[in-house]
Amino acid sequence: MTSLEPFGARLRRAMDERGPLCVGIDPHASLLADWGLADDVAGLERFSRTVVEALAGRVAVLKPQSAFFERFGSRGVAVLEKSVQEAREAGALVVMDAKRGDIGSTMAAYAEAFLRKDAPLFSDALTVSPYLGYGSLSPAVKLAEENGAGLFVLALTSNPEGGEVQHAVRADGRGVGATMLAHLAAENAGAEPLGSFGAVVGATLGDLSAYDLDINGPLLAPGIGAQGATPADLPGVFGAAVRNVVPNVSRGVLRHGPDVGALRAAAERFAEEIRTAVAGG
Ligand SMILES: O=C(O)c1cc(=O)[nH]c(=O)n1[C@@H]1O[C@H](COP(=O)(O)O)[C@@H](O)[C@H]1O
Repeated sequence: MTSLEPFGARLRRAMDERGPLCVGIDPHASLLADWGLADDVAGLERFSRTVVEALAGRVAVLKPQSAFFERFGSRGVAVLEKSVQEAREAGALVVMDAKRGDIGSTMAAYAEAFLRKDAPLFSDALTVSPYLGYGSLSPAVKLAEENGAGLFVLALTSNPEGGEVQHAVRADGRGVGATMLAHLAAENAGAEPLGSFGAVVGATLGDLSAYDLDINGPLLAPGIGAQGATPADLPGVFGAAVRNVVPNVSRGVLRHGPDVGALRAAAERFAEEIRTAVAGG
């Protein structure tokens, strides 16, 4: 099997060619209803296929949220597998949003599930939680490196509750979220044009100038649209690191379905606002 170019290099190129927007595939029950679909596997499949058809040839990244597929058991996971494969074939990079995190020996199995090139759910990158300790992720780092894949590590999440963990200060005076960013900067040191080990940093968080976001890796920024942040907020939140930001919008785009043209138009509006904000930032 031919090995893939490192994820960071593939992502940089996709961002340059298509713009940095990541659209989430989040088939909420309420969205299925809004689209006139039943809350069942057939509805899930139609929803996911429509998003892939509308956007996989256009946006840099699609991010399926695994929970919405797992909700339907093995048949939902089969839909997820198919969606990942179709999205990748159509040219999008796929970030699997499964937020895995466990002791190292179990983490190795999660990594096998998503990051080994011949796994049914192989994805270009996986979201992971470092809150069992950053070092517990090392089997995933290793497997990602071997397979040209990447990780997005939860550092400073978009939800208001995240602060009680991520803003906590360690005995040595360093913040917990800042510690995760420092681990990622070390992981990505020397990688060109961009490292493969990204951080998740919410677009909702306001001024982050107290944090060193210069990790030489991508910054996945959820929170735009339904959670209240806008593309215009990006330069203020990310400062100079805005050039490495992959802004995620899920419901803000998906609520425009099921019409393929309307989904494309919504994604294009966000993409244009992001271009304007980043160029001025
Ligand atoms: O890792 C993520 O993608 C993520 C991290 C985070 O801090 N906040 C966050 O909202 N997300 C995900 O990003 C998506 C945001 O969806 P919308 O609020 O609908 O745009 C959801 O799939 C969340 O699970």
